[in-house]
Amino acid sequence: MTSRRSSLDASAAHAGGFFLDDTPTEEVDRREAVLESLAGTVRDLVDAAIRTTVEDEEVLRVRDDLAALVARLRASQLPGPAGVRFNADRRSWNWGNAVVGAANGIAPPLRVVHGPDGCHADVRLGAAYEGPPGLVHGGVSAMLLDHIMGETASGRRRTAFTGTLTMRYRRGTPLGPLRLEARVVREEGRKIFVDGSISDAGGVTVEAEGIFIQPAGTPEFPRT
Ligand SMILES: CCCCCCCCCCCC(=O)SCCNC(=O)CCNC(=O)[C@H](O)C(C)(C)COP(=O)(O)OP(=O)(O)OC[C@H]1O[C@@H](n2cnc3c(N)ncnc32)[C@H](O)[C@@H]1OP(=O)(O)O
Repeated sequence: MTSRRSSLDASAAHAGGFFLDDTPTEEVDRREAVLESLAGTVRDLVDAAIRTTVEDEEVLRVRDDLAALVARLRASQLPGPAGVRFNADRRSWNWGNAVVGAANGIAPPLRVVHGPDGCHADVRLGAAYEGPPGLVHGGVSAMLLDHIMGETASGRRRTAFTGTLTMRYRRGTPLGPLRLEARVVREEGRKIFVDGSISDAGGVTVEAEGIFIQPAGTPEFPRT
């Protein structure tokens, strides 16, 4: 069995809350694809567990089979959460992130597209994200908007943390295909003001305004 600890822990040097990691980009890409495929199946499992109607005995047999699979993955583990890492190529990876983490079966995941006027993401939310019947949980909407708005504020050249996030839920957001959008409205020193929205085929369901703060002393890189 291969352990990942040597390349993903021993080589990592802490840098402003992020980890500089000397894993080559090619290896990061390969590992990410493998973890992504596992997370896809985990996501399918979560949906299947919510919606299954098989008999109790079969549910319990599946539970026992899954426990054995979990033990195999636990044979070699990071000591804590996955964190955010980047290498000398400025390839970054945050595989545990709740919204975009490639290895996180809880993440929808959101695929954020950076454009000249902001960011957008198309996502399909299923049964695992339900709040009111057939509708997206309000906290999930806030989480997804928080992330895409934070990435928009960060602009792939700095880190910006959420200071204040204000939500307006205009109508219920149906489970299914959705579009998220975010754009920077203005900047004042280290404060970045961002607007965001979630829409379904019928238009906007949720609007958000956020103030994102670049923490003092954190670096800013040239735009890529
Ligand atoms: C793979 C790569 C991924 C990279 C991309 C990653 C995208 C991630 C997106 C996810 C976003 C998140 O969930 S982030 C996680 C949730 N957020 C957090 O945990 C943040 C917790 N809070 C903090 O760490 C801190 O309070 C900060 C960083 C927000 C601010 O601390 P600070 O830097 O010391 O700020 P400070 O000097 O006091 O203030 C600077 C200016 O900001 C204002 N200010 C300070 N706090 C706030 C506030 N909460 N709301 C509004 N404004 C504020 C001040 O009035 C001041 O304005 P003036 O006097 O200059 O006018």
